[in-house]
Amino acid sequence: MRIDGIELRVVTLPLVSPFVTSFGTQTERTALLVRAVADGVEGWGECVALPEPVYSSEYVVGALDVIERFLGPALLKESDLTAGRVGPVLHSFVGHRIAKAALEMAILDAQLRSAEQSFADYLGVTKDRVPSGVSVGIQPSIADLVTAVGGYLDEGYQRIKIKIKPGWDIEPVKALRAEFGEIPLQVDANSAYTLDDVAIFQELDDYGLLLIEQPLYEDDIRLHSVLARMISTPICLDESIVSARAAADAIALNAAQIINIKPGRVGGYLEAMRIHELAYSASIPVWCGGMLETGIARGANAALAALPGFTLPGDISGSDRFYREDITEPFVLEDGFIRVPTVPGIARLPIMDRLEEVTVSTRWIGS
Ligand SMILES: CSCC[C@@H](NC(=O)CCC(=O)O)C(=O)O
Ligand SMILES: [Mg+2]
Repeated sequence: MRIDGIELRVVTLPLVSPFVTSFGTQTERTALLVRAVADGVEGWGECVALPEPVYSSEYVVGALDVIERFLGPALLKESDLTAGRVGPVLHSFVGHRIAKAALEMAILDAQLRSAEQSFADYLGVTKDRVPSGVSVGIQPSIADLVTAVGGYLDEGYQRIKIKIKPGWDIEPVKALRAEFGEIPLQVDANSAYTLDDVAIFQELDDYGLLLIEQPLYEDDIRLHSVLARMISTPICLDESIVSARAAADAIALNAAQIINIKPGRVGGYLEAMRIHELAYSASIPVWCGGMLETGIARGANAALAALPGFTLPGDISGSDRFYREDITEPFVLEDGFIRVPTVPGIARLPIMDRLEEVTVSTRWIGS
């Protein structure tokens, strides 16, 4: 395909409630959407970078800049572009995986729409729904946490993940176990701890957690393998797994017994598929992480999570977990599951009136 042009649109949606993690508080989701027009067909991609470089080094305005000045023009020069070519064409630009992933998703969406093929069919998955987990932020009090988790369990979520940080770890887990018993429960530290905190992780070993997500810093892959020998709870890496190479290193070092796959973080859905294959052949369970995606990318994550190695519920919750009104038809939790889309394309198309309501800026690059 030849790209006629790329639209870069920044949107801001209010969150239904503040989302508090070890690295900050979010009350709204500002995201960059990519619309590529290729051979007359529109394809949509969602850039999952946060507005600030606090989850990873990427951030919305940085992604906008690198796409507008470098990545977009490189793709516009290509006369026979496919989603599989996006990575190689952009390889000379170092890093910026989240920005690259958004572009690859838009090209893959256009490609699949042209072929009238669903992403599920492209993946070869047969499941029509995937189990849904939910991520719960740090709450003002233990009582608030118990109330929030009780509400999500009542909605049918099959797995609870809570954010932790020093000073908010043992007590919350202890309270949830006391209140709800042996529910599927995991924690996510977002790199808030060091090996000096090993006693906390050893105490968490007593609570039968499914996993502890990214306890140490993103480039602490070797130290995670040291920690893995000191605790019994499986370590799941998120921020550290930026590519299939990083996944291979983490698996070889036994730094990760479980992997959280986020297509945006690793450079796109094609790299996410490669990590799935690699983990599956190494018998490492994976699950699909979330970046507060709008409905544009939420269904793509559901399809990805239908692959056989995704054996743990992902952070693929209903749209209403974060948004009162999504920019697409919402994804709805049904008996604890999210449906896998079967329509052509990888993205769910935005509702244009709603999209305009939440648009902060838009710019066009290309002819
Ligand atoms: C704004 S925090 C985004 C990263 C975080 N994501 C979640 O906790 C899941 C959010 C979601 O359900 O989309 C993680 O580190 O796993
Ligand atoms: Mg995480």
